[in-house]
Amino acid sequence: MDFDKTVQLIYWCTDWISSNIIFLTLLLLCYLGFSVAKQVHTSPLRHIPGPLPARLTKRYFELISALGGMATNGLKHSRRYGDIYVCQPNGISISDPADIRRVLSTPQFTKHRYYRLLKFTGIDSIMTTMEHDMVSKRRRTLGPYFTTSFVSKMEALIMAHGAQAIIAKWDSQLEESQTCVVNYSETFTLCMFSSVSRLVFGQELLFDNNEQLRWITNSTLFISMRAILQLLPHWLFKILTWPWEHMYTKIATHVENSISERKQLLAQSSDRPVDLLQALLDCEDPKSKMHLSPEQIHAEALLLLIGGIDPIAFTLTWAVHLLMLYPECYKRATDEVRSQFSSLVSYAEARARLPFLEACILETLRLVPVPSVQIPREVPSGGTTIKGHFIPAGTVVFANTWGSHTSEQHWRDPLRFHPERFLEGSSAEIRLRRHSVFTFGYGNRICLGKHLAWFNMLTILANLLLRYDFKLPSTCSRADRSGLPRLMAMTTFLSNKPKYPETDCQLIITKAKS
Ligand code: HEM
Repeated sequence: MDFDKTVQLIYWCTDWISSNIIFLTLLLLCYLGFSVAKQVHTSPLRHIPGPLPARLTKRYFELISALGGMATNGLKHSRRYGDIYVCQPNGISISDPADIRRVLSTPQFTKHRYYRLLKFTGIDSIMTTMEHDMVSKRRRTLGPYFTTSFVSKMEALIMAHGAQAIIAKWDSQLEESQTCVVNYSETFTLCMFSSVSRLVFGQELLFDNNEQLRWITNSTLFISMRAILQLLPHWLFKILTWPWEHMYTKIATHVENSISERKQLLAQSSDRPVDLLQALLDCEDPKSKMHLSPEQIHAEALLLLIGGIDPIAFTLTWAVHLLMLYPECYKRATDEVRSQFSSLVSYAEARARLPFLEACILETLRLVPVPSVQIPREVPSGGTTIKGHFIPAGTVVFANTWGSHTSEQHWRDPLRFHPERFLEGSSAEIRLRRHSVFTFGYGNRICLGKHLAWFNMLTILANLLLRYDFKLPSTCSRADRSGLPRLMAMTTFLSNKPKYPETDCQLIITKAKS
């Protein structure tokens, strides 16, 4: 076809389209209407309530997640639609604690492939695997190194890099003046970076190094960005996330170096350090007597590092924020610590003598479940029934922890920070309430680092409340227009984080009078 004819054809086409624009628009609308009707009327989930866009396309959920709104959206929808709603064409979100317990404790409900976003090295870690046999094997192999008794053996390290490191930093800031302003969110993030990386890398990393803060924020951001991967062409994703991928690669190299340095150290000395790196090198499946391969060690180390820092740092952040919003709880927790201790508080002592502070942490985990707003599982073959609805095999079930934790049907005055709820009532009631907090997950895939997290959170808070008085600067708001305590703005990627930590996480500290 010569050039003139092509131009003529293009003219003809544009002419035809413009004179038939109304007809074409109607055709398109009919097609869309038909697709919507088909989706709504033939979907096996059609009897379950839920927002229309979520029924039509998976992209709705993905877009909300990519914009950091997964938690707030899940909360809003569970309030509007109740204990079960459609959140994807092939997915439901559930909030009744009994349903969540059943789904999460039934191994046949396997983890959903969303966990592949956390598969960094091409091979599965304990967090990402969906194979039942591998889960049992890996939990048998690693489990003994995450018990309270093994974590206690690392107490000196945990204290040195946790509570004591923060005290040293804040004391040095207070040497210059009687009071100072700290950004507690940044403090906890740096501190947990130093602490978890010491346990996993076996090396001390400087506590106050901004480079490290950038490393970890950018790496988690990079992983979160992978969630948008399905929305963008691969090449565009690669270009956009190159700076973050670069930072993440640095951490991966660091893991590699740490393992070979530890092996050299072991060859030169008979001392075996007690930390998670050594645990990964030593651990053995009691049944098959097999050790982890170097690639498996690499995958697990990376996962422990990235999965361990943010949840602890941000739970501590929300705990301090909530204590500041509820001055009566702050006073009671502080009085409790100061009436019991005068010097460094160890974990066992804190657990035995600080029930109110422990309840404050539990209440924080309930009110702001940092990493686990929607825990996804896949319905096994044969399907299941939830709230009277048949849910076919292959449907994704999201355990909506935040929706569940703040449901008025299941909790009294759920939006109020009320630690006493874990101390009052019969022991059966208290046990049930504790078992209805799903922030560490539940069942056979419950968080492996739970005891390590509690160790850090309790010792850090107890020791800081013992040594310092906290006050909010006047610039930080405490209440909404009606005078009720108001949570600071948050954003959710891998974790529920403060949106504006630079302004919202300021704290005036002074040394407590002894
Ligand atoms: C406040 C702190 C933490 C919270 C709230 C938390 C939360 C969670 C949740 C909700 C899961 C389960 C996900 C699911 O069932 O799909 C999980 C799994 C896991 N967590 Fe944590 N985590 C915390 C700290 C840690 C730490 C410090 C480590 C280790 C350094 C860790 C290691 C793991 C591992 C290895 C798994 C995978 C277990 C499995 O799939 O069998 N976590 N965590």
